[in-house]
Amino acid sequence: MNPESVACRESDLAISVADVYKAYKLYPSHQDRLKEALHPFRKRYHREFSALSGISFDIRKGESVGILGRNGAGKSTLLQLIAGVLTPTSGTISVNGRVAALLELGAGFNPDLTGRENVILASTIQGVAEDAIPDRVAAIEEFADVGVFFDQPMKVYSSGMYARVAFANAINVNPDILIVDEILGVGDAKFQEKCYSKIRSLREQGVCILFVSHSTEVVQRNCESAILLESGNVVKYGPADAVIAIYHDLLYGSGATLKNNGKNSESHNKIASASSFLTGNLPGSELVNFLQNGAEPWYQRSGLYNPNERRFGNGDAEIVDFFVTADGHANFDVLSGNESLAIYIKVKFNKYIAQPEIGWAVVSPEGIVLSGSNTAMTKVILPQTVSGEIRAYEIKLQPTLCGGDFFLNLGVGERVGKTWTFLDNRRAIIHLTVAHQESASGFFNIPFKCKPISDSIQHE
Ligand SMILES: Nc1ncnc2c1ncn2[C@@H]1O[C@H](COP(=O)(O)OP(=O)(O)OP(=O)(O)O)[C@@H](O)[C@H]1O
Repeated sequence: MNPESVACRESDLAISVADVYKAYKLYPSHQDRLKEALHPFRKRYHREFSALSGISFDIRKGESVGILGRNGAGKSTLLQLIAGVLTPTSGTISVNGRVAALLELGAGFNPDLTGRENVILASTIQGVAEDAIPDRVAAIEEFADVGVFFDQPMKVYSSGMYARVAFANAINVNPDILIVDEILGVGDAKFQEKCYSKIRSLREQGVCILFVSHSTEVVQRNCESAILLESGNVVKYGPADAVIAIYHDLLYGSGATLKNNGKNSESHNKIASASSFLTGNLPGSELVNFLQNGAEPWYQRSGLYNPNERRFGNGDAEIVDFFVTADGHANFDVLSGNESLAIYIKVKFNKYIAQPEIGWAVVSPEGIVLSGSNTAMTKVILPQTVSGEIRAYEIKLQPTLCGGDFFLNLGVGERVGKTWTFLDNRRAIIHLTVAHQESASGFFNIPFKCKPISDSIQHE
């Protein structure tokens, strides 16, 4: 039970997790696993790794809870324990009601059997009466909507098709508790929408929903509360919004966080102070300083730099520095969303590049690319470069962003014939915070007008 909600009776609980530890055995090699199994004096070759370190919480009947956490935090382990697929090393888990679990791909179905055969088998195992099976199979076939593949062995399914049959099968047991581990992410957008709308209707019927997602937006939309796991511990269990804010802090470092989606008064004060600072303060000299700046990267002084950026590329060129202006001003922290952005980047080339290309993308905190392009896509030809030189480029963007957090990817690539290579790709290198807007929600603020175009057309 979300500890910030009111206390409730034991009979109101769907799931109770009490002081649960889960340790995995880690072997240096496969041979060591065998040696341990065969050793006459049971010599220990493994070390223990604690995936969950004594966690406790209660989940109310009908509560919908998102499980958040970085890779390896223990989310899947927790769901598998609750679903009864794994047993805890110590501690207890009580589950009150019929559980349907959609765990990782591959679990549950026999790949050599067709979708239909697997569903019939699952119905038999789940104790569905024989005369009810045909209707159930028909309902699952209709929801899964995989066409002729329903009668093909599941080993030929794409991961999306697999997810369709798995989800349709899980929701058809009329669960009291539905556990979903990330699996919906593999379906196409329309199917995801169908699943989430089903999840919403199950929520309305009082089904307890527990699901793992790396998308905080999905958690925000579908869950009233959330649990944040980190290194096998519960960092926070509370209202989804509050937990998401802490999760963002964990992902992007404190200070780079949502600041309550820019909704709090502190953010509004920042816009006011930023804009008053900006008026009449042109970046020209700062841009010159940036371009002439020596060894120390300018961006490290910038509050926009995300130290948790992900970087890859073959190293033949390196994005060594960046500088951002909003409506021509260099010093800003919270944007209003409509500013013209200019991103200046310095690229050091480590070899001759005949056809360099520069690209960018605006991405959500969940990593969804909201928009992106590059010089090749826009038929801009950049001059060739020689080894050892540093060049500067300007990228101008005119986004209309809604309130929230956004990240920018920057990349430099090379095209040789039809082959394209990443020389340096810096994902989520820049963090932009946009103030909450009353007039729109989502990612982009699309201009909208509505007006009456008639008086009453009909009146009963
Ligand atoms: N069978 C296993 N044997 C050994 N270690 C394991 C096993 N399964 C999981 N782990 C480890 O336990 C930790 C928690 O794993 P888990 O899969 O629960 O994390 P997660 O939060 O679901 O991660 P992700 O978001 O990457 O799916 C990880 O460090 C993982 O390497």
